[in-house]
Amino acid sequence: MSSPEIPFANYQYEIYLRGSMMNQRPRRPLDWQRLEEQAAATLARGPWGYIAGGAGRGDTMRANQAAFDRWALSPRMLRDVAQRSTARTVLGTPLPAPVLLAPIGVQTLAHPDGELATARASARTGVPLVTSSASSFTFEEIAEASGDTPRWYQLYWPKDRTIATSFIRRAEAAGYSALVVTLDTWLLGWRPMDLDEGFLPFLWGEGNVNYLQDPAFRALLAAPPEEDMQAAIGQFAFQFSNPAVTWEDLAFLRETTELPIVLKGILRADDARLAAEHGVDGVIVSNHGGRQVDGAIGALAALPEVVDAVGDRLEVLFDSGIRGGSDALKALALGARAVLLGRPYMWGLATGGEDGVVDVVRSLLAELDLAMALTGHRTIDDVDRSALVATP
Ligand SMILES: Cc1cc2nc3c(=O)[nH]c(=O)nc-3n(C[C@H](O)[C@H](O)[C@H](O)COP(=O)(O)O)c2cc1C
Ligand SMILES: O=C(O)C(=O)c1ccccc1
Repeated sequence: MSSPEIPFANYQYEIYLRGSMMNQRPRRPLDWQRLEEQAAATLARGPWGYIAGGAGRGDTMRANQAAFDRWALSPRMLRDVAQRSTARTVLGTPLPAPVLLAPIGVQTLAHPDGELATARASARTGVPLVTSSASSFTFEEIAEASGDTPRWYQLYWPKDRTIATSFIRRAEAAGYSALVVTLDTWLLGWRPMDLDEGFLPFLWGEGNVNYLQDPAFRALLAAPPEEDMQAAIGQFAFQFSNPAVTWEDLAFLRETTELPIVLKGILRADDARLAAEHGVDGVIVSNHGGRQVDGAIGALAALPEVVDAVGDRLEVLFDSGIRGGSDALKALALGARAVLLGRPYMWGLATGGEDGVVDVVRSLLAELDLAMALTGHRTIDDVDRSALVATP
């Protein structure tokens, strides 16, 4: 088990103590709504719209929030919660809490230190990050910065299999311990905020570094990127995604790596069963934070049926809409093995770099510990659907 620099239980008392004894207030709002407002004020229009924005009219983003409102926690009393633990093993990796940082590309949009800051925050908190294929630093550099904390790698499956294999080998060599394959973003969703700004951050400059120095990618180019950048970028844009992939192609990944494989973007029981039949180790119930299909089901609304269909065969993780400890607890109560935090840590990054991400992560873990305790649970494994009631 990685040991976090800072224990998160009693975090709130540390904050009160510092405030009352030393007159030191937190440097940034701990309320995520206000943190988001501060990030909005910090970031330029293009990056803000890209990170905050959703697809279409934003219906799916709203559905993600509404899905949490349909469940309420139903606290139990007098259950001795003096000794507690939020620890849980996820895909064979012991973690301080069932929480990871969701793969988010091109993080230099939020802060110049980008993924390196996030990775250092991961090292300090023991909460793993999932490094995106479209990272603004190479996944080797990010691995290095994340220290001893476990880390996972997210693959945007390229067209050319030699590049896919090269990425997977690089991830294995850099110590990534699971392969997350994103299924919902072969094509970018219709994102009006980005379209209004003409903002596509990952073509020139950001998000392509993993390609430009990859030996398998370079072998496909007539001239190296240093000599013909335009052609290299064209090839990157062509290679980046492969919308023709089907379930049959998963055999290639299964044969290519021993790492646990997690499919990200599952929203239905039948797809979850197909995932199980194709020998993957986990799925992430997710609608990509409402950035892909507007009008799609709120992610939490899809979680119970996926857990019922495959929960005994593989690990079901969850993201899209987690905005605090109670949200995490609700998803865990519905059977998620772990949850991934998305946009909120980008608000920490935008407003405070590495420290900002640490603050957001510590807050989430502290709030989760409290929500667990105050609803009458000593461990995450004690939490099940009996912790919830449907709201009228
Ligand atoms: C700015 C941004 C970039 C993202 N980039 C990736 C990515 O590179 N790969 C990926 O699988 N998901 C990506 N996602 C989706 C997240 O992993 C996650 O599914 C989503 O943020 C969850 O929704 P939430 O942030 O509203 O909780 C991105 C999300 C955002 C906001
Ligand atoms: O913007 C996104 O949601 C995303 O997943 C992505 C896609 C391509 C490059 C970087 C991030």
